[in-house]
Amino acid sequence: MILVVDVGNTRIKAAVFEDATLFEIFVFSKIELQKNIENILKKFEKITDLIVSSVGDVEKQSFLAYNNVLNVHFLSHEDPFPFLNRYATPKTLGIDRMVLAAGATLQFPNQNRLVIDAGTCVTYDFIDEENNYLGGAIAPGLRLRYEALHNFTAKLPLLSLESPKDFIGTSTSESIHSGVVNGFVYEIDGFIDEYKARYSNFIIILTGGDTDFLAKRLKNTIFANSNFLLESLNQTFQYKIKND
Ligand SMILES: Nc1ncnc2c1ncn2[C@@H]1O[C@H](COP(=O)(O)OP(=O)(O)O)[C@@H](O)[C@H]1O
Ligand SMILES: CC(C)(COP(=O)(O)O)[C@@H](O)C(=O)NCCC(=O)O
Ligand SMILES: [K+]
Repeated sequence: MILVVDVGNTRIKAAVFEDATLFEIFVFSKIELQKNIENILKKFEKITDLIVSSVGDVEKQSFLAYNNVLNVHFLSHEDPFPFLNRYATPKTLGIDRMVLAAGATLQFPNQNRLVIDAGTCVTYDFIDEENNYLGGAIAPGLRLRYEALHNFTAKLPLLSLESPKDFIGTSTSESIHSGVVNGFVYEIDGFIDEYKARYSNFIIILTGGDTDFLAKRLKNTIFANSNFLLESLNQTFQYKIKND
């Protein structure tokens, strides 16, 4: 049994797997890390390995503290991945994006794949049918857009996510909701259309904290799975065991 942990820039997500079976998911903040890991280890005594993918600012030591009871693995660019990395700066590619690309490559063989992860940032990752990882895009995520409007202006309030009534915002609040939510949805659909114009035969996977909110608003057909990164972490680790 293994525990996989995804440290993002907003939250930490963790999941317990045995082979391909997912037992439970846990979502918590950085300050709750220790308490959560300890509870998970108590609940699942068969866990032998802890696999960490981190793009956040959690100290490695927070995980290495469990080295005496578990095998602790930090996924890195040096690990084996099932695609050819064509990124011009492979060492600066986010490890979360590499794990997503690995999951897409393994789960959806012989086709073009676009992974959209709507988290703190929205990231786009494209792997072609010959398993070349080409790259994608990074843009501010949904919550970040609300925060940026508030933090970098004098007059705009900080609002929480809400569905806009119309694309014409008739008040400050409605204008912000329209700009953030409609803008985000148009942007994602716009990107998908660009990929579709250039490639055929491909699958689109949507994941990240805003998956459910976005899935029903996009005009394009996508495969929505908010657990895709956790599942991909499990698959990346299984792949590493076989190919190291
Ligand atoms: N309870 C929550 N706390 C924070 N963000 C949330 C929550 N529920 C949904 N979200 C949405 O999830 C996004 C962050 O996604 P997440 O996948 O957790 O990010 P990351 O992987 O970068 O830590 C935000 O844009 C926010 O709108
Ligand atoms: C783009 C990211 C900040 C996304 O982080 P997230 O939204 O998942 O918290 C992360 O993948 C990262 O730090 N990437 C490094 C730059 C790159 O991928 O090229
Ligand atoms: K992301």
